[in-house]
Amino acid sequence: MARLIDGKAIAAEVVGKVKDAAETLKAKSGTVPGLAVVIVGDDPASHTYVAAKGRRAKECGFHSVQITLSAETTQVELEKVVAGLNEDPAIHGVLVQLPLPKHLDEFPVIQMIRPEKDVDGLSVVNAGKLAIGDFRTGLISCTPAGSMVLVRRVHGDDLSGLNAVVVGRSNLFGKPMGQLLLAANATVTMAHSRTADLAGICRKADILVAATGRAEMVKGDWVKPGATVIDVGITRVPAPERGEGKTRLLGDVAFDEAEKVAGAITPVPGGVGPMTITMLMANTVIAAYRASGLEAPSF
Ligand SMILES: NC(=O)C1=CN([C@@H]2O[C@H](COP(=O)(O)OP(=O)(O)OC[C@H]3O[C@@H](n4cnc5c(N)ncnc54)[C@H](OP(=O)(O)O)[C@@H]3O)[C@@H](O)[C@H]2O)C=CC1
Ligand SMILES: Nc1nc(=O)c2c([nH]1)NC[C@@H]1CN(c3ccc(C(=O)N[C@@H](CCC(=O)O)C(=O)O)cc3)C=[N+]21
Repeated sequence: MARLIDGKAIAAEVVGKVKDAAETLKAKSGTVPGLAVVIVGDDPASHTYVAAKGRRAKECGFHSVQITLSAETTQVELEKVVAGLNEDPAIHGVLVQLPLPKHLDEFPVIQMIRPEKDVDGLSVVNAGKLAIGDFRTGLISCTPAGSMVLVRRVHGDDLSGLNAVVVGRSNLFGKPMGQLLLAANATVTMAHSRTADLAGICRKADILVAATGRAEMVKGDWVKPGATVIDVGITRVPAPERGEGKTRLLGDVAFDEAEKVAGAITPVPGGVGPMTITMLMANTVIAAYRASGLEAPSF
């Protein structure tokens, strides 16, 4: 049976380090890291995530601001809010919760966040810095950064000689994850919906990362014996067995089959998810160190 990679426990460890780093920063320069999360509309799942981010930020000793805008907010109004946060010296990290309501255009909003405050790592500047390996001044997208922390717990920092396969090529996850694995010396294959013989490609992976949003798509016989499996997907499905109206989360990996073959595997929930919020806190403290002219710790 595969070893379970306990994302919740590892996230708690990293949160402890972030908290320490925030205290050190305050002692050295008087700066308290500030995180602003902007949420537009009333999608209940998004509100749950944003509330969790706010709780974690407070736990880390941050100054935490949540800006809730109505579903009818216009593009101009939203951009004004982001512009204000860009100018606010108490705010070191700005995150606009995605997806935005359909009438709003995501791209210009994300791109106008100052790269130094772009704790989601989604601006072209930060994506470019990752691509050229500038880890000193860039900020890295939270979910891939968190997934790499989990990979390093299994394999250490150097992935030389290992084959990594990433299924999914989004800007939010797949592309930056591929870059991080490559920077750690893995041999990386990017797979997606147009890939031929996906099962055969997955079977070659020493590190298999699934991020498609297709529940339980990766079957047990797609997994190489002993491989490390990182399951990023989150699909909420009805769970009437838990009571009326209840739901549960499914990953992109058929867990029960895969855990019999893999060497190490992340569960859903309790795997990558908790790491995402944690790396958001890590990015915020990193941004606050840099804003104070100090060298930032790494996590
Ligand atoms: N745990 C966490 O913290 C987070 C979890 N997520 C979850 O991760 C999943 C992926 O998110 P995200 O990257 O934003 O999603 P996107 O929908 O942006 O991208 C999905 C990717 O998967 C590929 N894909 C879709 N279907 C298949 C298929 N049948 N075979 C092979 N590839 C396929 C798509 O290929 P193509 O490009 O060809 O269309 C695309 O590249 C979602 O479930 C999301 O909820 C996301 C962020 C954070
Ligand atoms: N600008 C932006 N940045 C994001 O990083 C971003 C976003 N928008 N929009 C939505 C997605 C999704 N996302 C998750 C964060 C935490 C969990 C998480 O904590 N999951 C828990 C379970 C949570 C539950 O039970 O619902 C777990 O997997 O154990 C999941 C998903 C961040 N996202």
